[in-house]
Amino acid sequence: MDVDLPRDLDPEVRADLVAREKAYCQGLQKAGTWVHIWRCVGQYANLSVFDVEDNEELHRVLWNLPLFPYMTIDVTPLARHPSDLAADDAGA
Ligand SMILES: O=C(O)C[C@H]1C=CC(=O)O1
Repeated sequence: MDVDLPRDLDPEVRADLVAREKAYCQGLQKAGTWVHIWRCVGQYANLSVFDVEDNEELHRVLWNLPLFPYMTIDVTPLARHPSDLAADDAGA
């Protein structure tokens, strides 16, 4: 997710958006939906991993991001790799 907030955005609007984004993100982390979030170094961007049932759920999660109107999002579907030790644990 790349974030591009307008430079002339009212500071109060910006602070409110960022606070709502953080609360939304942390709520989904607690629910187990937003599994990882990493800052891309030197960029106002993050790399995130979601655990969702299907594309519709992911779309809903992303669409409802408070910062969604200011984001460019690339989605890469991931599957468990058969050589992953965790896959052995799961008996896969
Ligand atoms: O800071 C960001 O990368 C944008 C956004 C995604 C989650 C969150 O709390 O902020």
